[in-house]
Amino acid sequence: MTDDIFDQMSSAISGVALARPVGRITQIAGGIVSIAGLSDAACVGDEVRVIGGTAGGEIVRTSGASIEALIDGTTEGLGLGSNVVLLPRTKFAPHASWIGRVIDPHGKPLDGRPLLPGTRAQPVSAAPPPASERRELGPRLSTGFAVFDTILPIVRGQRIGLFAGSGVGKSTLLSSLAKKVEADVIVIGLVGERGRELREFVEKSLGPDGMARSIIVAATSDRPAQVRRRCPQAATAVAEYFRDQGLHVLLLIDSVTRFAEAHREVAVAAGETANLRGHPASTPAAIAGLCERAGPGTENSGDITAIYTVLVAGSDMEEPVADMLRGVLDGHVVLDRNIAERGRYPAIDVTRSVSRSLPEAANKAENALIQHARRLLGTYAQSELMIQAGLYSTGSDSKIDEAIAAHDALDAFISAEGTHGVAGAFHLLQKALQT
Ligand SMILES: Nc1ncnc2c1ncn2[C@@H]1O[C@H](COP(=O)(O)OP(=O)(O)OP(=O)(O)O)[C@@H](O)[C@H]1O
Repeated sequence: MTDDIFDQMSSAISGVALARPVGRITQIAGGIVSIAGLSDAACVGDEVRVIGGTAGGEIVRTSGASIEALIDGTTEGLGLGSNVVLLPRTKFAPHASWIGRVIDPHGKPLDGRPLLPGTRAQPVSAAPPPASERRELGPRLSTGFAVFDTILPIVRGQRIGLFAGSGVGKSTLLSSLAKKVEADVIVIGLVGERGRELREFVEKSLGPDGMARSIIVAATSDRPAQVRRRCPQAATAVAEYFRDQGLHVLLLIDSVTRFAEAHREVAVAAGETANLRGHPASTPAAIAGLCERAGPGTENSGDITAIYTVLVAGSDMEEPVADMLRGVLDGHVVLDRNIAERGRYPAIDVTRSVSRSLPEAANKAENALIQHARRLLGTYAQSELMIQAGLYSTGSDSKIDEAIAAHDALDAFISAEGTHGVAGAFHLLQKALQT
């Protein structure tokens, strides 16, 4: 955190390569070009650029004397024999001065202002801390949302999924969490958003207050698949940098679905087949590898608390990416379109959401309140159609009567926001249950 600007400058200058290997294009097939003459120097994941043109690409396969690169954009204008230069490996070195900035997955600024890298390169695809050395999940965090402070607690080092269809309030909820959750630094990875959406998120949803403690790593939808795939990995590397400084980082990734789609594009170009419910066989490992890097740190480091969003069409939780992700996380929160349509935000369907930090994260009395609230919400949800259709007559079932009586108060409780803290939120829940 204390690098001198001169250290940063000399480190940046020392990374400049004076000589670069050059190869020649030998084949062009779809978006893939084969290049001869670079196989001794190049590794999978390295980048190349066509000399005299604008096309670049990432090496996705090496075979014998040839390497194959997935080209960014179009191969139009490329020909056999064109010279291709192997670019020096990008040094991705996060730094405290990146806070408040919007960067791309290679650590380059996207907000039009100069940005210096730090002095310590961070691997973009790092291994997670050894499981045996990791601490346990930490204490409950104050989130600014009554429902997350009680029924669906988020604890330090927890990794949760936010499952939502399009337009049900995911971005709004993420930006509120970025502004309100107790954390030292917020790192937000935005994959595949449109340029306009990125700007709106930074300027309107997050605003200057949210940006003051955030770093946004973004790869908009027009960026090549390999850059979009790198985006959440780079955001995680930034979070790891701050975790290793002993800080508590909140990492928000929007969305794992777009990460999985970008991974599929790259993997299929590299020769895999997408035969695992529409995804290549490497997708579950890619998702698990990404999410495992967040979580509690080791003895001398901080923690990464992470929220990953997943796009689910028609609230289909069996959809492949949702299914793969649920298995590796410590909880999931479902946003429901019907709830959003009746105007209750955040549109969390508590009955289908789970925080695996319970029951440890709450005491006995608090767990009893949570179970009571869940029972009432569950009973109401099961009978909702009947109640709405006017087919239920009061007095027929005391449990349904109780659920109907508490419904409006619980609904208001779920949308309550504020600075009540965890104790205050439980007090609100108790009041809602006494209605
Ligand atoms: N807390 C809120 N209070 C009031 N309205 C809200 C709230 N959250 C979301 N909305 C409404 O829902 C709309 C969509 O919200 P948002 O952009 O957050 O959804 P999204 O799921 O991120 O959408 P997309 O999938 O298109 O990115 C907003 O324009 C707003 O009208």
